Amino acid sequence: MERVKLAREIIETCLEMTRIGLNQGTAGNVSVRFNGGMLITPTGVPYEKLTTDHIVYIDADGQHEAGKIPSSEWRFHQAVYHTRPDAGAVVHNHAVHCTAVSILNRPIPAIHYMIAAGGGNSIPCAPYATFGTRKLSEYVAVAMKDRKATLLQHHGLIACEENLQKALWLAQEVEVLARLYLTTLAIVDPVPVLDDEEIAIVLEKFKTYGLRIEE
Ligand SMILES: C[C@H](O)[C@@H](O)[C@@H](O)C(=O)COP(=O)(O)O
Ligand SMILES: [Zn+2]
Repeated sequence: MERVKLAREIIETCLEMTRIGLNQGTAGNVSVRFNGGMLITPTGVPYEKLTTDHIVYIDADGQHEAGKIPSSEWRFHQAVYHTRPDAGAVVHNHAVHCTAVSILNRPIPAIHYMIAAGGGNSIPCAPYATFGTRKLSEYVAVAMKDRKATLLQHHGLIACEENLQKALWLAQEVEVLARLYLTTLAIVDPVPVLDDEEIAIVLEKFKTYGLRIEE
């Protein structure tokens, strides 16, 4: 797809992320895999002010085009694309329930079968490291080796999928899981979970289920 069209889709994804309550202010960032590297949101620009010219290209070596400053988190976006060849888009946000679970430094366990949307029986929680650091990107690479989403301790959520629409969908599903987890956790801890055998069945069914979102 051409660059301007992808840049427009990135901006639409950012605006939608805020509109559906997954993000606030200048928190979060969004990227798509492009030309061996990625297109990513700039750092610190409110989403409603974004134009396609603001979107930054970063090549495979991590070099960004002159005159633009990419998201401070470009390293963890790059880490996801390296770790997951299936990832075509990455979204990061500070969704309230995901962030609350990340503050507890817990993974989201298999409290609902939709956990399998993240690729396994949990949504992990990557250890804390300062935002924008190589250390944080290393933690993300480990957490997302066999998952499509991870919490970031004391920070927020990252989700990836084959395209932007699906990545945002997954981020929203994980926020619902986080909310369910916190709601049940208020009553019982540990919260009862589904066993690995059932999650394996759901993972298999998801391979053909409805293709979920049309292109
Ligand atoms: C301090 C930043 O908000 C940090 O939380 C970062 O992870 C973020 O969400 C937005 O940073 P950018 O505007 O640099 O993408
Ligand atoms: Zn952040």
